[in-house]
Amino acid sequence: MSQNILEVNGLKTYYRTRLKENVFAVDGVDFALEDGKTLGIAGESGCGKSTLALSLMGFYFPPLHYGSGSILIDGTDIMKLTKEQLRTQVSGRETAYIPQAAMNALNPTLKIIHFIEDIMKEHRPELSKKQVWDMAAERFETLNLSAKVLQSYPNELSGGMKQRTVIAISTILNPKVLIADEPTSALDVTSQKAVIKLLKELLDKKFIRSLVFITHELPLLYHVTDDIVVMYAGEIVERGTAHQMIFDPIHPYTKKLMGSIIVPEEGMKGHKLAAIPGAPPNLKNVPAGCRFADRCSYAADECRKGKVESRMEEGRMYRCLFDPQTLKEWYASEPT
Ligand SMILES: Nc1ncnc2c1ncn2[C@@H]1O[C@H](COP(=O)(O)OP(=O)(O)OP(=O)(O)O)[C@@H](O)[C@H]1O
Repeated sequence: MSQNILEVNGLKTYYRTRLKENVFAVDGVDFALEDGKTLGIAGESGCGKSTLALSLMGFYFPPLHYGSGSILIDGTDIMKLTKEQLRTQVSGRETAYIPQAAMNALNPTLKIIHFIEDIMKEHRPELSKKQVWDMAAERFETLNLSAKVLQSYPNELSGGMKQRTVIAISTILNPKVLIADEPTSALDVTSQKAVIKLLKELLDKKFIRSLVFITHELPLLYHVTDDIVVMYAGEIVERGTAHQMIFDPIHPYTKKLMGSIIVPEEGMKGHKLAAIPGAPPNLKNVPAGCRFADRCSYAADECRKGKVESRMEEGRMYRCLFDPQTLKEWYASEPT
């Protein structure tokens, strides 16, 4: 049996606002990622994807707070480590995190090699400047990013090249898990493809072992990840293989998310552009029952009565009171 490289159990994290209100952005999340596999996390804006990504790194700075639950990286619960252990032993080595818009956060006054030197000073202090350069040049060439990039300033690079550079820098220590938050958003289609190709190369060349790819565009994940979880209002509402989630969704929210495709993809003809009416609930005060009920065409009174627990169906997890067969019959009877 393959071992889980990442395992998250009952994770709850929240923001404490200046008005002393709590925003329950990650509210009891469980999932596992097998060694060598890739996982997509999809959902609309505000569903808690970025907070989950940040939480997985184990760093909590106000206003974000840890509530409860465990995060196991290759069997070690990182929530039991000190901040110093997280910084020196986990961050960059075990897990690497590329936040949204990371490419715009590079200090424009520093050459690219400087960012790699900084990482090596912390993690490989025994290496000389020349050794760091050689190592970085070899890595960049292997990834089809010219070594010349190392001598460039961030603003001399195109958006797509900057993003690929950020990914190459973040993975220089060969982390076990790379967590990339919207790594292709704000890029043109050609640059998006180049970023996805780079991520696949990192996996193929074993520079990373597993990938967590976060996006609000569910269909994009079909080309990138083995499995997908869909988040809604701080919870995972469905989990399955990429193929199941995209072509055979169970949860009405996953179904709606597929109907809100922006760019029709090959093999997915027939889906129309349609925003999901309404908005996710306020995470300061989530509804007692199904969090999607107010936007769900199939919601019944019982959906609003109490917490909807997750259920399993042939290895797939979903969080809905209705059984998959009934839901699929309803979907089939809807006009396309
Ligand atoms: N610093 C903060 N303080 C208080 N609430 C926050 C803070 N950052 C995010 N939130 C809230 O936490 C919830 C989850 O936000 P999060 O950014 O994780 O969602 P998301 O799915 O990643 O959306 P997006 O793709 O737009 O970033 C939202 O209700 C958001 O308003």
